[in-house]
Amino acid sequence: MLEKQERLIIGLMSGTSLDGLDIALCAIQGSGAETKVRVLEFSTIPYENALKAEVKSIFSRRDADLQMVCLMNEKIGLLHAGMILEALSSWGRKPEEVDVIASHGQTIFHAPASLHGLTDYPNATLQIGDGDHIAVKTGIITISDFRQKHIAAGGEGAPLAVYGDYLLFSKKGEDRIMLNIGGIANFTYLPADNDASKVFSTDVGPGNTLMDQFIQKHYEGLYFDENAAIASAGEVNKDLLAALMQAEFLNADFPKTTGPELFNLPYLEQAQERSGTKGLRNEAILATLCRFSATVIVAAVEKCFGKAETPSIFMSGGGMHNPLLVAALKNGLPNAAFYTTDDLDINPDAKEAVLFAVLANETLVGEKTNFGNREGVPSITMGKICLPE
Ligand SMILES: Nc1ncnc2c1ncn2[C@@H]1O[C@H](COP(=O)(O)OP(=O)(O)OP(=O)(O)O)[C@@H](O)[C@H]1O
Ligand SMILES: CC(=O)N[C@H]1[C@@H]2OC[C@@H](O2)[C@@H](O)[C@@H]1O[C@H](C)C(=O)O
Repeated sequence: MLEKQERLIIGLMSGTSLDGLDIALCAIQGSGAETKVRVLEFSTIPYENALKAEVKSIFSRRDADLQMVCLMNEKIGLLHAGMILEALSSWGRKPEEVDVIASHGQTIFHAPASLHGLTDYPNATLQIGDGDHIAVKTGIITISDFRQKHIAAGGEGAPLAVYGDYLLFSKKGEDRIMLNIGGIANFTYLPADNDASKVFSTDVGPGNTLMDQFIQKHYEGLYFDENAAIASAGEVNKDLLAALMQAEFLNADFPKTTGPELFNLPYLEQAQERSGTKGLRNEAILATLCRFSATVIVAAVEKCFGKAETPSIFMSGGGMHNPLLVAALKNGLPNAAFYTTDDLDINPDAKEAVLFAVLANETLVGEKTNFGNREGVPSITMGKICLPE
């Protein structure tokens, strides 16, 4: 594999939105700064409602049933393997063509020390869906569990986007922000001088997660507010927005990570109580949650660049399909030029899955990139190798 001119790597991502498994078949040449990726195939295999409910029962909950966690670790591994085989067959390809699978797994809990606040415990994160099941069932070598090494080397286990974004998207002479709006919004800062020791990725706050959680609770059968149809019928409430902005996390320095463990419905309810907005219509709450996501992203980009500068922002993730959110971003960052990663030849919905394929390629054939000696961006390669036999 090391000697091959080009490796076929399947990258997998199933994020905090629990909508399904993203599967990207990538042809990768080279490594490090010489990495070249072509996305040959991409599918999202949706999670069925029963599976969504099972994952939700153990997702970002401190009272999760431990037996269920144990069972789901195996079940998700098996299910993901089945989904890969299904995708391969729908693309008319055989498992033998694929060199490696890069599996992120399903995050069920993310607990950086800043979130758990317990002095005797390190940063922690847990992704389930064991890689050995994927390797054995597909017959394809699988690299999995990427986040633990990051924690072991001093990081929070996320965001890992920095490692792939730097290799694939840095451009000399252009300040770039690679903005992914998934359940949580995060971005990678790529400075115009290409200096790896300045590059970082950071979570900035909620992307879609609060809106999705609100919809799922109040609109039976709906999973998200498609094209912001409901939010667009409401007005932003300034008092609620101000109360939502009061999380310590939002003022913390970069890089930092978070999850639905913080940004959840109790967080919204407490903000409503503090701001005396408990009687608001659903439409107004959704409009405010949407603006909240836009406001935290705008504030984070401004913190990175200052108001006057003009970065290029390349969007990816499901939130870029939300017209109200994107309009608020453009309005809040009038000097920025907005693109999507399509403009860099990577399907924005596939971007995170591609990232894990690139991380696996680095683990196999790359040398660690030197990001300097900084907190939060250790210079490492990541993942555990699972063999089919
Ligand atoms: N047309 C649309 N209108 C509004 N929102 C949309 C639309 N399409 C997708 N979304 C939002 O994008 C979400 C899915 O985003 P994505 O798949 O990037 O999340 P994820 O990968 O699970 O998240 P994360 O990056 O946090 O792990 C949906 O749950 C929904 O909120
Ligand atoms: C713990 C975890 O799964 N975090 C995800 C999640 O989704 C977005 C944001 O929160 C980011 O920190 C991360 O994923 C991306 C792929 C990352 O590590 O860069």
